[in-house]
Amino acid sequence: MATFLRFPSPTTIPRDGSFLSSSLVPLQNPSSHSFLPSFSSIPAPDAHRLCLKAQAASGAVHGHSDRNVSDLVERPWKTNDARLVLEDGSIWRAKSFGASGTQVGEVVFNTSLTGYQEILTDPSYAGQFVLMTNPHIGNTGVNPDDEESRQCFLAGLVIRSLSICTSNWRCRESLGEYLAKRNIMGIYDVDTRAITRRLRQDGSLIGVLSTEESLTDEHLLDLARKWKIVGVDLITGVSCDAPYEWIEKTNTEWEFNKECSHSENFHVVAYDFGIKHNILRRLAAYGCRITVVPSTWPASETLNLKPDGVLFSNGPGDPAAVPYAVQTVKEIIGKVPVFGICMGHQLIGQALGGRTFKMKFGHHGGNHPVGNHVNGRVEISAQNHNYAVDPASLPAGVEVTHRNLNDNSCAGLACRELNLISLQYHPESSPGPHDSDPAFKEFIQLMKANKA
Ligand SMILES: NC(=O)CC[C@H](N)C(=O)O
Repeated sequence: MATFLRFPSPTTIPRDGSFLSSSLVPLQNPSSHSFLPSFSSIPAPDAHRLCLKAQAASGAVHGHSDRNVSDLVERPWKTNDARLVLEDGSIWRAKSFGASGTQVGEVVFNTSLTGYQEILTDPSYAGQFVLMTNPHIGNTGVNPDDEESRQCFLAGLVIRSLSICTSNWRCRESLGEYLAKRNIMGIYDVDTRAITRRLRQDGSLIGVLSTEESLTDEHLLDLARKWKIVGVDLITGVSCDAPYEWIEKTNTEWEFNKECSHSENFHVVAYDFGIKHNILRRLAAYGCRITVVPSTWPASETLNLKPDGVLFSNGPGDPAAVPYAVQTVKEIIGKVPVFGICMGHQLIGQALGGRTFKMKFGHHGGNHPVGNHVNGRVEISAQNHNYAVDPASLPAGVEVTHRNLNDNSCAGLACRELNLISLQYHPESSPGPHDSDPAFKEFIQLMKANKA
């Protein structure tokens, strides 16, 4: 006779708030069965505060248990001790790793098969929970070389299966230890496919991740529904505080592009809106001397440095929420060659008079096909963005040079007159395929032609 396994499905709280009088909703805290708290008794959260509360795990996780088993003796295996409550009212029970506490963020899914450490340290994920669609994560551990920034800025990590061991010659630490030290929450043993299908159907959703048993489902749902990411400046929280020089280039052992010329020596000012280190390493590999400046660095100061070119980096959040950065871009374009990557591309789009908009669930992964209309080739690219430039809003003279072949959205711009190129995706590819690396060479050529 067949044996049926029961998989946990999410419990759901209706959007209309009818749970206040409903007895259908299972309560989080078994000891408070008789009354659901009313909203009036819940303190209003600060809608723009990213981190509600998260402290490194104390290690004593076994005692936190599934509902209905909290009175049992400690188990030798880990039981569900975390909840992910989405703004659509679904509640996903899971096991925690890394830090514990309560954290709110926007859930996005990433389709990269490898490179979780580069993803964890990509500052563009600030304010977001990254759900990895690849079910098996953690098997290569973490190492000192794959960091893309000084810390993890994302809100948390959601995975299907956490590897029980690590096996890689570069591994120095397990993923769980790494996240705990960096105060980042993670959950595993959750149905990531079901959540991804929900995100694809309904679009990105705000969620709250919590290991705190004392907080009710309704309270967490309320937090999710009140929190906003659109219209919030997230760049300020991730940019550097003061200018600095960057010298490290791609390690010769890892250099994949023999065409890199170290003979040129162009000075590039790189705006740090949340810059990934590999952008800097690739520019250095192409022979650039780089001054990295904070997001608020005045355009006049940049122009005083007489750079050969300016790079506008990737960065988190809504490009329409940072008008000061758009203004800086406006004051620089046309004066020196510029290259924009992701957020930088979106800011350039706005500075040219265009509009950016929020996509349904964005592009996050290492396997997005892009049509390069300049050379007629297809590049498999690394992507991470939720916003895009509306090509119809751009003025004459601005060319859409690249399109995402999954949805035909704008993936690259150029304005020959202004010596400007930009990409919506990640030519630095960390992680990701290296197909788009020649974009750095194109920038070098713009600077070369301009100098000549
Ligand atoms: N990687 C990035 O620069 C992301 C840009 C922007 N924050 C977006 O989500 O679209």
